[in-house]
Formats: sequence, structure tokens, C-alpha cells
Amino acid sequence: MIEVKGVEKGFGETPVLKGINAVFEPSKTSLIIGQSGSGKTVFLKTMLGLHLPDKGTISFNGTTTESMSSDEKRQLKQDIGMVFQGSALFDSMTVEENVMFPLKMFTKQSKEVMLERVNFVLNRVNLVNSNQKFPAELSGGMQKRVAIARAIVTKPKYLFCDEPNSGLDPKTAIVIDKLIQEITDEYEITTVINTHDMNSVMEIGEKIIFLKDGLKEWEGSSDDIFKTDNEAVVDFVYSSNLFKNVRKVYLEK
Ligand SMILES: Nc1ncnc2c1ncn2[C@@H]1O[C@H](COP(=O)(O)OP(=O)(O)OP(=O)(O)O)[C@@H](O)[C@H]1O
Repeated sequence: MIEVKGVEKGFGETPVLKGINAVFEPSKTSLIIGQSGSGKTVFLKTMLGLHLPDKGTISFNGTTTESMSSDEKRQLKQDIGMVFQGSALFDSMTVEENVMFPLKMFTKQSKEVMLERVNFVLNRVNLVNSNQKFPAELSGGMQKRVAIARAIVTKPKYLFCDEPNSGLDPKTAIVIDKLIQEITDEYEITTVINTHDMNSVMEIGEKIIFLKDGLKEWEGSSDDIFKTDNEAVVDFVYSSNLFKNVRKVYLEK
């Protein structure tokens, strides 16, 4: 579980996060949504420890990051998996080498044990017979699968995904979303996803946090988001006519 309490973060004189409280639970896929510039990336980076909060605390399973020993911080790094925007695979490495990379970095396992784990996760994301391929030889959806396999290879407790659907067609995006949700549930991971994708909100939004100007404006499930009267959420989610019509049909049911 991740607990965020009163987190503030600014750059120079400009406040970006203005006191955020949030809880992210294991086995749940939580989404952070909000307009461009609302602070989603800064929030994700602050949870990841890439930005230090000016105020407030972030706890992982009950221990705040500021009170962690250096051993605990090292362990936390290993407990966090990350799927970056655009997959961020190493172009000069094969699929197998990409997925093995975190194991080489964090463990002292033998090559055989690492390979067994690599094959297990590649199989889990439905990517078989691709070990010796290079990222450039794969489709966008396959690259995302490799990125997910790499993120979960160290059996993380926490999974952070930054725009995991960017660059994918809507159908492939949903397959990737579902895969992340299944893995989250299966391995009891606490998953936090930054997204712009309204399909994701509807398909896998077990918990949605809506940020506005650096504050948590609204929180709920994908079911709640259809019914909410919160003007800022309605304005954001239903900015397209398609979603306006979907909402109308849903409320008339
Ligand atoms: N390193 C930084 N230094 C100064 N300002 C920053 C820095 N990182 C982010 N900001 C500012 O913080 C604000 C929030 O940015 P952030 O990237 O978190 O928005 P976002 O909600 O993720 O937007 P998008 O959806 O476009 O990615 C913006 O005004 C941005 O200019």
C-alpha cells in the first residue's frame, strides 16, 4: 500500500502539487487523470523518489520514505517496477537482454535462474519465441509487452506506468490495459497509472484520482465517474461528443 499525506512540491516560486492525500492499495489498478499541466507527472515522479516533496510524506507499506534506512531504500527500488512512456527499451539489446537487465542490476542470480524467470514473464505477457529479437523488430504493442515483462521481472510490489498506451491503437491499448490489470490482481501489486486515455478510465479504472491544478479534485471508480456532478470532472471526461453521448445513454439506463 502507498499512502500519500499532504504532499506539496514546487519549482522555484511555482507550486505544482498543493497538498495531495491519496491511498493506493494492493491488487488494485489506480489511475491518475487530469488536464495537461495538472501535475500528474510531478506526482508520479515524487512517489518514485525522483522529486523530493517540499512538504508531506509518502509511505510504502507503512514506512515513510524519509525514515527509510539506505538498505530499505535499496529494497524499495527493487520493489518498484516502471513502465515508461514509449516503452523505453534498450534498442541495442535483445528482448531477453532487456528483460534480464533489472535482474542483473538487483540480484546475483545465476544466468540459468535469471533466464528461467525471464522466460516465465515473457510467457506471462504472451511473448514467446521473441527472445532474440531486437525492439525495432517488434510492433508497438509487443514492445509494451516487453516493457511490462521487464517491469515485473523482479516481482515488484509496486508498479508505476506513465501513459502506457501512448502510441497504440485503441484495440491494442485495451489489451495492454487488461494485461496490466490482470498482472496487478494476480501478483497483488499496487499499480498506479498516469493516463490521458478515457478508454482506460472506463475499462480498468478501479480507482481514479482526478488532479486539478495540483490538488486532488475528485476520486472514485469508473462507475462513479459516469454519475458524478463534479463540474471539473464532467468537463474533462466529457470534452468529446462521443463521451457526452455515452454518459447520456448510461444515465438513462
Ligand atoms: N522540473 C521541473 N521544473 C520546473 N517546472 C516543472 C518541472 N516539472 C514540471 N514542471 C511544471 O509543473 C507543472 C505540472 O507538470 P506535469 O508534467 O506534472 O503535468 P502533467 O499533468 O503530467 O501534464 P501532461 O499531461 O501534459 O504530461 C507544469 O506547469 C510544468 O511546467
